[in-house]
Amino acid sequence: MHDQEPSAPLRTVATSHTLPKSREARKKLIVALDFPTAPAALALLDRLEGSCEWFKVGLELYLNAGNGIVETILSRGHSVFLDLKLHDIPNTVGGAIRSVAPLGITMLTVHAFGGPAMLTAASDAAASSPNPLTLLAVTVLTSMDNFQLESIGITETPANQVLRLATVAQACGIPGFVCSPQEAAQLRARFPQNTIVSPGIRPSGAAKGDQARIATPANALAAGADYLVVGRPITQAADPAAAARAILDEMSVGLAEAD
Ligand SMILES: O=C(O)c1cc(=O)[nH]c(=O)n1[C@@H]1O[C@H](COP(=O)(O)O)[C@@H](O)[C@H]1O
Repeated sequence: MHDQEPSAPLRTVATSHTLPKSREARKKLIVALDFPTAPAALALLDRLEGSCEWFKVGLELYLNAGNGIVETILSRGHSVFLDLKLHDIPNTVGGAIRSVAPLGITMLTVHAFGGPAMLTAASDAAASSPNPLTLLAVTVLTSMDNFQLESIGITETPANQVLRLATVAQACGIPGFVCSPQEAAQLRARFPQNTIVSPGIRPSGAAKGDQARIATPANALAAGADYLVVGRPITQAADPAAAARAILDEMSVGLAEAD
C-alpha cells in the first residue's frame, strides 16, 4: 500500500541499552500537557524542568495556544509529541500533516480508524516532512471498554480491534502505534520494529479517572511499550516534580528488571 520510506521510527533511540536506567527512563516518559492555556502549561513545564524531556501537546492546549506553545516548548530543548488525532478524508489529513510538520515536532497522531487510504496519505505526507517525524496510529482509545466498543457496533474485544487497526496502519507505512499497555505485549510480539506509545498509565493507587484499560509504569514497560504518556498522575499532583520522579524511579526499576 505504500511505496515510500515510512516516516522515521524512534525505536532505536528509545531502547538504547547503553544508557543508565534513570536516563533511559527519562527518554521514555512523555508528560501530557492537558491545560487550557499556554501560561498554565508553561507553569507545569517550569516545575518539571530538569526531570522531564518529552511533552505532549493535545487538542485542549493546541486549540487555545496554537503553534506558539509548540515552538516555546521546542525552544527550551524539549521534544514535542503533537497529539491532534487526525481523522478526516485522505486529502485533508495529508494537508494537515504538511501544515504542522515544519514545526519540528517529533511525533504526531492520526486515528487508525480513518482507514487505509487516509493512513497512506498520512504516511506520504510525513515522508515529505523537512524534519524527522514519526506518525503514530491511535488504535482503540484507552478510555474504551467492551461496552463502549459494542455501542458503536464493534463486537471485537479491544485487544483484537487494536491488532486489526495496527496491522492496517503498519501496512500503510505508519511506523508507530498508540495503544493501552494492556495490548502492548501483543503488538510488540507482532511488530518488533514499530514504536509503541502507551497512555492509560496509572501508578498503584492513582485515580483511574476516565481511563478503562490501564497499567502501572513498570508493567507497561515490561509489556513492551517504548514510551509512556502520563498526564493527571503528574499534572494534578500536589507536587508534580515529585510525582514525575516517583514514576521515573518506577520506570528505572522496571527497565533494570527487564534486562
Ligand atoms: O493519543 C493519546 O495520547 C491518547 C490515546 C489514548 O488512547 N488514550 C489517551 O489517554 N491518550 C492521551 O493520553 C493522555 C492521558 O492522560 P491521563 O489519563 O491524564 O494520564 C491524554 O492526553 C490523552 O489525550
